[in-house]
Amino acid sequence: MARNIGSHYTTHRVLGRGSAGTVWLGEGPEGPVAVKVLREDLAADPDLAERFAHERHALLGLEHPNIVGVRDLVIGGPDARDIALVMDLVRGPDLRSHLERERRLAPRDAVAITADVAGALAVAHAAGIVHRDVKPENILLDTTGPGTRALLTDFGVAKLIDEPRHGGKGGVVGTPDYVAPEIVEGLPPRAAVDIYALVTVLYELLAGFTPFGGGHPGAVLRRQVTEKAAELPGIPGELWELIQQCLAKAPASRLRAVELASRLRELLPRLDGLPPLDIGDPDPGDGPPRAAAAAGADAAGDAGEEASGAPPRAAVPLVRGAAPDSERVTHTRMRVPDAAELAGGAHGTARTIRAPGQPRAGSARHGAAARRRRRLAATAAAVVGVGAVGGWLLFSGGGDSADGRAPVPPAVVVPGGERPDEPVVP
Ligand SMILES: Nc1ncnc2c1ncn2[C@@H]1O[C@H](COP(=O)(O)OP(=O)(O)OP(=O)(O)O)[C@@H](O)[C@H]1O
Repeated sequence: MARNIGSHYTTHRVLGRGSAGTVWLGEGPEGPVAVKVLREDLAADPDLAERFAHERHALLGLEHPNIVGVRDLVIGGPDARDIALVMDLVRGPDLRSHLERERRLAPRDAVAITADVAGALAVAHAAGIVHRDVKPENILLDTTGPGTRALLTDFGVAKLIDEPRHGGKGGVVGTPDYVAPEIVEGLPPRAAVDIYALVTVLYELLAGFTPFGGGHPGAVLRRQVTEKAAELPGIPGELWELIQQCLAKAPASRLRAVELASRLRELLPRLDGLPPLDIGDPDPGDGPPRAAAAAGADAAGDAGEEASGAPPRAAVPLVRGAAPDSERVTHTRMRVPDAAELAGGAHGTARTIRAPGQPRAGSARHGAAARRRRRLAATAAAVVGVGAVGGWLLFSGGGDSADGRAPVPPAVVVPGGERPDEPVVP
């Protein structure tokens, strides 16, 4: 049933749901639009409406062919409780769905998508905006033109919503597989966190799994800080060098977005015709074919879940009561671990890669059958390691910082004085 949003827009049917609300196909004065209507319980928070209004300029100001433009912000509605973002309608799937269908992308396609998003980040960073939640779910693919165009969406929205719920106190906010190590260590998020997340996405597009994912979110965060990404068999040397540089633990060692975009574009012609990397397929019956990593990491993670009584890998909603479309871990909020906590436990649990011809080890992220097998295979050492991580996790709904550290606030425009490509979040 059609519904009015403000006086200019009508929504018709649901395009999808995220943790913060529902995205509708809508109609505005200039044609079709996508309308993200925030969940009622979020919109009921008067502070939130104020913060959205305050960030209106930043939300509406970004214009780039690889950014999903926010056209309008509607606060009000019939019962004065709607908050809706009116966006450009993107005709095509999000990158997560595309990857789930394809398993792995050919290097050229993966690099072209990443270059598009790096171009979007270059513009945002130059405007002093850090995205802070770059992941396949937030990259939409416009498939209507001659080639696929990737567009980055959701600038700063998750952080605007998440911050106040916790009274301004915070910790790690983000999606564990893509969270840069400096965030886990409690440093303020600068532009380099987006580079880290984006190149994690690139790795995932090539491999079918993220470099440090698998198992309990706490184990994933620990690997972000302590582990080195495993080289992908058959990856062109120049591409691997670039990935390594952008996954550097030290943010200053990573490329800036504008450099990353141009280096990736330079690589494109040399990747023409290369097939997806031959890294192996999941065992039959593993559920959606996504990845083929060796069992080590997941066995460790799942064993830790079981032994520590921690929740299994599943959606960790941004806010209580969220009902996203998928069961992927999305937003997680947790206390920043202290140095001693980071130093101990789960080393050596990062995925090892199965080279072509080696026996299959199981799917990285999906499939109850595979999870059960990995649990049986888990080692006692992994139980101890990952179990230690669970202690410092605090999930949504109760995430105030236990150690009283400074909050991790939302992305905002920097008033000036910083390097243009390295905005800070004050
Ligand atoms: N501008 C848009 N045009 C077309 N479809 C969109 C647009 N924005 C979002 N969608 C679709 O709506 C769905 C939900 O998007 P939303 O941004 O709410 O959630 P998400 O990013 O998948 O998850 P989360 O918010 O939990 O991180 C996605 O499947 C996406 O493909």
